[in-house]
Amino acid sequence: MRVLSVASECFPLVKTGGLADVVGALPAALRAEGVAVRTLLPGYPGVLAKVPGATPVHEFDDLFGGHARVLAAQAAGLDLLLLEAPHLFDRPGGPYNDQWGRDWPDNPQRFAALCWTAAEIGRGALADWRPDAVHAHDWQAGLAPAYLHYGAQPRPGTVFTVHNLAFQGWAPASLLSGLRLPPRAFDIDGVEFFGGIGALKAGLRLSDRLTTVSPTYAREIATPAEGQGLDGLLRSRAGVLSGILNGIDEEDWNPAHDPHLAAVFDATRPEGREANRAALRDRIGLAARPDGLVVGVVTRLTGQKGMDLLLQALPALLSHGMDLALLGAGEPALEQGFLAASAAHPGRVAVRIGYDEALAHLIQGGCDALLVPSRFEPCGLTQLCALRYGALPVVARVGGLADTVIDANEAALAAGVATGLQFAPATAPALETALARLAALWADQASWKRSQANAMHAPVGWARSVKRYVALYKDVSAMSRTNGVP
Ligand SMILES: Nc1ncnc2c1ncn2[C@@H]1O[C@H](COP(=O)(O)OP(=O)(O)O[C@H]2O[C@H](CO)[C@@H](O)[C@H](O)[C@H]2O)[C@@H](O)[C@H]1O
Repeated sequence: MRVLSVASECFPLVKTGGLADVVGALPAALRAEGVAVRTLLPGYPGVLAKVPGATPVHEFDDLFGGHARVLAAQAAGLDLLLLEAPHLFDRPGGPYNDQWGRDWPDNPQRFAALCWTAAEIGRGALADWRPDAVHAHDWQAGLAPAYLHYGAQPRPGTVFTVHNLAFQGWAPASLLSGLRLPPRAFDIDGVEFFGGIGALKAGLRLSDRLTTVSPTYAREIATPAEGQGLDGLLRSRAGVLSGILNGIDEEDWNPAHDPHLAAVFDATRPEGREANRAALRDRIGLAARPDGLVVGVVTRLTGQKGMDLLLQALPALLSHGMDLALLGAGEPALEQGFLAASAAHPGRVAVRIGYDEALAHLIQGGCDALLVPSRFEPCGLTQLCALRYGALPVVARVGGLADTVIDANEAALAAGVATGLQFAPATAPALETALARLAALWADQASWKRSQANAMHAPVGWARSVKRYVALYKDVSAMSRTNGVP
């Protein structure tokens, strides 16, 4: 089985969030099941610099306004195809925006070019490799199934995964022919979305199978409250939509040999966490308080992640004698809010603005509880890392957070199965109540230690999910061989 995975980011080459982690980790898990994945990414300068010696395997004279090549390379255990298109990708800034955070105005063309390339490869553009299935991730890859649907048949099967329904890749209708979409595509059963072109909508409407990254999120997005205008479409496609939980890379995230920790540990030797807590306090600027509980946060600072709720609940957190260690970057108002809180509570609230992989590991290994108060969360990866590292996750009961953390309620404690705390709704008062419950659990060290041990044994890898992807690939590749179109 050969699969072309198409995405705008992939760890460790380029990452702005959890999409990269999943796109980067899934191929290795699939390899063990006999699936050969090639990952098609934009050739951003930072990516090309990390893979010297890539070989050209395909060329376009004119790909949305300029010459382009597909380069093949192996790096970080991944079999890569990189779209080198200098007119679209050779520029400073991030994958989606310039140095000042403004979206690139030609993002529709940039990611359409990625999708067009995926469709060409899907139809056999490479001399020696043709995929049985194309797996497209998020809106940036959403037009790949559309180009395959409207183009020459036969075609490979298509799977589309939504990592976040909030990012929709909308473009004005005037771009239709410029994006090489046929007039008939501008239809409610095609790419049309609120009078324009919806790349996410296209992926959801025109792929053979749809997945999202947890069963609860799959149900939530089929409701008007959480469907972001796409719930009707998702309900109509309920028969082909499934929720498959993400995993984490259990090698990268292994407290038994994590080079970023001050002391390694595992479920049989959790004492190593003490040294990590002390190292974390020292590194991030919390006062040395051997008995104080440290609450950790590693996140993008956005409304999705409920970080404004944490700012509101901060007095309650401090009143329970807890300290906060936060690593994040994102919306300027939230960054400033946390920096102000840190200045107001030196030694109790420590804030690092920025992206820091090493510190993220130390927070997971050194904090006692990891807070994830998201308003919505398709899956969430940081709570999975926290479970593995024995930091009890305190999570809003939404999406994948609901599916991966067992709340320490009376029944779960009595049964000895709790792994963290859940709260609902995602509001500041409910978060304050959760923090009070956290303080009570901390005071009951026997229950705490039991829950921590459960957390460290909880399944967080890809084993439970990878077989479901394999089954989907088999379904869609059989479909493409027999009738060509869905
Ligand atoms: N400042 C920082 N420094 C270092 N590391 C940082 C960091 N901020 C975030 N990270 C890391 O980035 C990743 C974030 O992944 P998440 O799944 O938690 O959220 P995200 O919303 O980006 O992903 C979306 O896609 C993923 C993948 O499907 C879904 O799990 C999720 O619900 C969905 O919103 C984690 O690996 C985390 O450690």
